[in-house]
Amino acid sequence: MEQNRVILFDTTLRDGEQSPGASMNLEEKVRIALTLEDMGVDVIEAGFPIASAGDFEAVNAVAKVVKKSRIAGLARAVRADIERCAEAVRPAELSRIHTFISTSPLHMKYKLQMEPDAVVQAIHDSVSMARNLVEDVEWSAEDGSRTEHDFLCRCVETAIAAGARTINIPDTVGYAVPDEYAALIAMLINRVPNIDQAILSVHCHNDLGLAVANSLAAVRAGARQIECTINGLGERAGNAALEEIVMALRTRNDAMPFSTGIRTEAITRASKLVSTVTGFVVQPNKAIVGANAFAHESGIHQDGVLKNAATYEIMTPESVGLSRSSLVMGKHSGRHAFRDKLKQLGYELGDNALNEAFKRFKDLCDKKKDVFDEDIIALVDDEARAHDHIRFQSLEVIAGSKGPQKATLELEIDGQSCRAEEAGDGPVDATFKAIRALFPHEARLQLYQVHAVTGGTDAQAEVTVRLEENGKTVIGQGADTDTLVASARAYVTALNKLLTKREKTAPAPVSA
Ligand SMILES: CC(=O)SCCNC(=O)CCNC(=O)[C@H](O)C(C)(C)COP(=O)(O)OP(=O)(O)OC[C@H]1O[C@@H](n2cnc3c(N)ncnc32)[C@H](O)[C@@H]1OP(=O)(O)O
Ligand SMILES: CC(C)C(=O)C(=O)O
Ligand SMILES: [Mg+2]
Repeated sequence: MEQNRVILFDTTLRDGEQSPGASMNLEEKVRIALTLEDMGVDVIEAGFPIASAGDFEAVNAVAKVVKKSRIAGLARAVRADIERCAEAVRPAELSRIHTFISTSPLHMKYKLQMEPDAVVQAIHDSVSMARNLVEDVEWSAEDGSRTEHDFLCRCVETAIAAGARTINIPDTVGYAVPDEYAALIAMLINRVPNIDQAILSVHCHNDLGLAVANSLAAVRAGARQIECTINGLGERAGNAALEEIVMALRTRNDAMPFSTGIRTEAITRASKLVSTVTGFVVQPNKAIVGANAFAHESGIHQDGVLKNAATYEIMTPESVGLSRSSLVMGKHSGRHAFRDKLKQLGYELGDNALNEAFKRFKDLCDKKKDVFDEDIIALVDDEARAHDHIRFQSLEVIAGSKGPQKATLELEIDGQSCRAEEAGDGPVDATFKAIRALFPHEARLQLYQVHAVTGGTDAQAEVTVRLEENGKTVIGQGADTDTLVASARAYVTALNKLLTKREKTAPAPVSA
């Protein structure tokens, strides 16, 4: 393998599954493994076969179907674990036993209750045993980052001498900081005499939010395998996130000239699959795969992105498998983005109409947390259809079970503001009576329909009103977060259309 190629070892199915609540069934594990293979992951750690019959079967099933990635299983320095693991990975075209034991003073003394010499012996025995069963053996020094250096060198040398071809130095509890961790890797490269016979690997946990930084620092110091998980899933605060490592290496190849075999366009799909299967929702502001990672809401940013996406995007959304960056329309958006959004939605408004629509859009944003495309369509449709004869100004309604329901409505009719208060059989009836009081007409209400455009209690209501006069029908629609305001707007729009129709069909004046 070329010198600067970094091996990606994904442990979503093993360490990822150790996240409380993230258990996956066999079928789900196979689906994820196939996705990882398709993505170009070099090694898939499929589980810990001794842990349960289900874990064994899942590793075994993954080993049967995955062809291109190497399939690893985890085993303690225990004969039964190693034999079970060998059996589980046997069907794989490329297999690996990953055996481990703790090497830090704390873990040896309290957890294993073993003397250091006994640990060294266990390393020799377990790696030798594994090598008798499979060609490819990885050995991990659990809690390696808190291990005394001389002892760690001795353990690593023993594991390599026994046949391990990958030596993993985990930061099991996410305690390391980048410079120190890089120095640890450099120390091993400088001091372990047979280190050239193995690939150094890192496995970082995210307890201090440093898992990715530590992994990258270790690679710069000479490590050539990174263990990681999709979405950073894993024990406690998780493991280093695969997508962050891969995209950091790709995006900052100038500073970190290393390559991986990952097809980055498959990242989003893999992230979604893992999230769906585990029920672990990805936080919106998560790097690379969060819903907001390529979304822009601020007007200044949106303007920049529209002019040249590189102004605010250091990688393209397409490079991680997203079709395009999204300009999220909200209260911080500006006219450039609003015009662009309307264009995408099929609306080309003149400057005046755009300014009016933009003002109403901003008002809507003040009232509503999420503004969806449907909200904007409803708003612009309403705006485009509004004519000048009658304009809605304000509405106050008294509603509820006690009655009588009343509406106080203000309209501008041919430039004149006027006001009416009417009672009715319900607030909608009262509102429509007020319109009729201000602008008397004979048109009959044929249809009144309310439709919630978007989900949630802050949804835009879109109201449709159909009026009929002398056999002619017109339809008006109005949208607002307040259903009654939307109703008044819809009625007014229909009336305006009716007036336009009347004008068009009126007999032409007889010229003198
Ligand atoms: C850092 C990591 O992620 S390590 C992997 C952690 N993952 C898991 O533990 C998930 C799967 N684990 C399991 O299903 C169970 O713990 C099993 C099947 C492995 C073992 O179960 P049990 O036999 O009931 O033991 P239990 O889990 O209670 O305790 C672990 C034992 O293994 C020993 N042990 C721990 N690590 C190792 C090791 N690498 N090599 C040898 N022995 C070890 C412990 O000292 C303890 O031994 P003891 O019983 O003599 O005190
Ligand atoms: C088993 C090892 C590699 C591990 O998961 C850790 O040390 O975090
Ligand atoms: Mg771990």
